[in-house]
Amino acid sequence: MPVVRIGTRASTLALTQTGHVADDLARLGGFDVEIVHVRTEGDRLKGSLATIGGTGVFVTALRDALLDGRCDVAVHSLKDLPTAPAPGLTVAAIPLREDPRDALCARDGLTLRELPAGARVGTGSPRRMAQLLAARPDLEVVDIRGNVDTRLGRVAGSSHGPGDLDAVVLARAGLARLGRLDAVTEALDPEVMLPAPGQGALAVEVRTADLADPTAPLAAALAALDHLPTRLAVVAERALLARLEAGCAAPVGALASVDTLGAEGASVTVEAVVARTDGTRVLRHGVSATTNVGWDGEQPRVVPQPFVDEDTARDAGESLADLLLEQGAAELAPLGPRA
Ligand SMILES: NCc1[nH]cc(CCC(=O)O)c1CC(=O)O
Repeated sequence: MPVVRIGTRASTLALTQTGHVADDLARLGGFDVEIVHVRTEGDRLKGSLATIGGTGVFVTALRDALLDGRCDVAVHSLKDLPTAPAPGLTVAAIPLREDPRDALCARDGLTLRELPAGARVGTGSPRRMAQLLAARPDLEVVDIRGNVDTRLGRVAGSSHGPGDLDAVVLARAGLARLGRLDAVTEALDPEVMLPAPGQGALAVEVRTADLADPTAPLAAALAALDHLPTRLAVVAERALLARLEAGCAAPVGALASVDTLGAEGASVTVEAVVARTDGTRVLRHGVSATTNVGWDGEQPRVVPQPFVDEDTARDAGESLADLLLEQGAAELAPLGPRA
């Protein structure tokens, strides 16, 4: 087996998460891996695009590198991956996801409840802004940009920056991968703040042609790295996002989980929120779908596999999106093809 080349952006977070996937693949597949740096549009432009995920700026250059053979594997943050499929490429593994919650990083160990009235909280995400203001209408949300260190440096008391803010909100998963959980003063309960669809999960993408032989070392290693409950949860969250046709500026949060019910089957639960960016209106609902349950006791029961499949997960996400649209989600947020 020749060396497997893994493409990555040059940011510290990208390098860290790619390094973990590279180690896992090498161990599972018994081949050597090489890290290849790929420069993306999102790294070149230091402005708003770099903060708001979902536009594909981080992803396109890595996909080009896969398609023209500069690398064999690309590792993406799943929440930055557009929902449209890429011709010729396949997300062959979605590893076990990190804690998907958002994290408050505040001065003096403060929690969201403890922040003083009028406190200044930094985030560039309309989703985070809307939910922060829904919970605490008195806060002043400040638009911030830049990488994780730059943002943490804005918190008062930090040794790394001007400290003009009382707190910032970041994905807990990114901080965990960077070894910066020390900065977290509260992991925000999804009841208060639903994360972005796919937050905390990674997508490992390869050329579809390289999966033709499932027994080949790379294909087998990818299959072993894939974590089915994570994949199904992410399928549900992204199906919701695709159905809403939510643009990158839309305040949409979603979190799904898959629970096995033992011999009775399994269920997928999806919670989602669509909000007005100023937090004055919040539409929030959940759905659950189960498989292999509802036995009436009459017929002999067949339980082929106690698991939700991708179609069940996708249907759950789409029906939740339809429910939110019926209840007027499009009046709160920029949704639909023009958004
Ligand atoms: N939009 C930027 C982005 N894309 C992925 C992560 C890291 C967390 C993850 O893997 O979901 C972050 C940083 C953040 O939102 O704080």
